[in-house]
Amino acid sequence: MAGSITDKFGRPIRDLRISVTDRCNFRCRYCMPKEIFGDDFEFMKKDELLSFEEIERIAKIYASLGIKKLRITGGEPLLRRDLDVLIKRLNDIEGIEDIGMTTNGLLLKKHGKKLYEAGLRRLNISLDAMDDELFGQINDRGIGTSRIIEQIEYAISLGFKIKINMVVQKGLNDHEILPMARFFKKMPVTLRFIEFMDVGNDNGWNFDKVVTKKEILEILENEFDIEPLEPAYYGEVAKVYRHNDADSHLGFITSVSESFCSTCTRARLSSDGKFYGCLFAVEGFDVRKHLREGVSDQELEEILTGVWNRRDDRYSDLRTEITAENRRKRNKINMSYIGG
Ligand SMILES: Nc1nc2c(ncn2[C@@H]2O[C@H](COP(=O)(O)OP(=O)(O)OP(=O)(O)O)[C@@H](O)[C@H]2O)c(=O)[nH]1
Ligand SMILES: C[S@@+](CC[C@H](N)C(=O)[O-])C[C@H]1O[C@@H](n2cnc3c(N)ncnc32)[C@H](O)[C@@H]1O
Ligand code: SF4
Ligand code: SF4
Repeated sequence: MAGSITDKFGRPIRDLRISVTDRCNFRCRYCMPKEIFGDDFEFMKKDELLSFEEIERIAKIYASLGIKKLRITGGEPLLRRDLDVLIKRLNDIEGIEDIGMTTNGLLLKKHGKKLYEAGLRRLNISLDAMDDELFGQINDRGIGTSRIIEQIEYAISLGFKIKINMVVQKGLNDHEILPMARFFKKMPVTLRFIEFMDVGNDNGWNFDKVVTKKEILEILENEFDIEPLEPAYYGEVAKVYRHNDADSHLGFITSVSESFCSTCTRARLSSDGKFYGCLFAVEGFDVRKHLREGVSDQELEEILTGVWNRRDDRYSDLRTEITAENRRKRNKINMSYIGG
């Protein structure tokens, strides 16, 4: 792929996922369980976070190395103050073709318009159930589904392109697959089913809680007339299907049952400025330290190139080979810290 640096397995760098905060207004049990992320949990202090200037500078260098796509995430990105200012700056970078944001959606009515005006066009909104009570339990803040649907409808009215992310867990919300699919079939969105992943160390994951793409597809094919589409771009995360009798789509994110590491083009930047080559990484590379020590753009470019050239992560490919014991011992970063 011309114009892009590659890693140890020849994978080009294409996307940068930028976490802008480690805080969140939800406490989803699979991501930020209250017992760990309680009142005394120490979130990052303001001066630990990358400033907008620092994020912009890193993104510019990455754009020159082949990044075309940016995703803003968190924690909950809508909690970061003046986010529209950052979006505007990122949108102005030469070479950046696409900016998306992954959000729980709760604050879209408050901030969506400013973000759209700043140039954001795509939102991936997380929602795990149609049932108000169940969703309130999953986010552990008692926020019902209807509160999020209102925000989604508002975001659609503003013109955003929207994907809905549903993490499916066996015995918890797998009975919500069909209600979710029925509801979102009527909306101009792609509903994606995400296999529950063993991110972080605190989310109680085990293989038995995973509902695979195959199982979900069987449920859906009983009711819907759908067919698979070719990937929209190299390394697309989701396998997408279209409804033959509606304008909406369905998708699957199959990190557990069909890993997609061989085409993984994603670099990740935590809100305190560490580079990670994988969602399941243990250690990051401290980019902020170099920035704050005053490196030149040329030096920064060399540093970031070297980091990508050395990248050899492919955790999901290896997951089944790693024993449960070793998986437990591996001190992985938290999902809310790196942003998915
Ligand atoms: N294992 C794994 N999971 C990923 C990767 N990228 C995204 N995901 C997961 O896929 C789910 C949806 O991700 P999103 O944040 O919506 O981003 P996306 O699907 O890459 O975004 P677009 O395709 O650009 O719309 C989240 O649970 C992510 O953690 C990846 O590289 N590896
Ligand atoms: C960490 S969140 C950050 C952005 C935002 N707060 C949100 O929830 O969309 C990013 C995505 O990761 C997903 N996620 C979190 N923990 C997960 C897990 N254990 N397995 C699969 N997906 C997970 C969330 O559902 C969400 O779609
Ligand atoms: S999944 Fe998103 S909304 Fe839920 S706790 Fe994690 S960061 Fe917050
Ligand atoms: S497990 Fe790591 S290397 Fe594999 S697709 Fe996910 S982020 Fe990329």
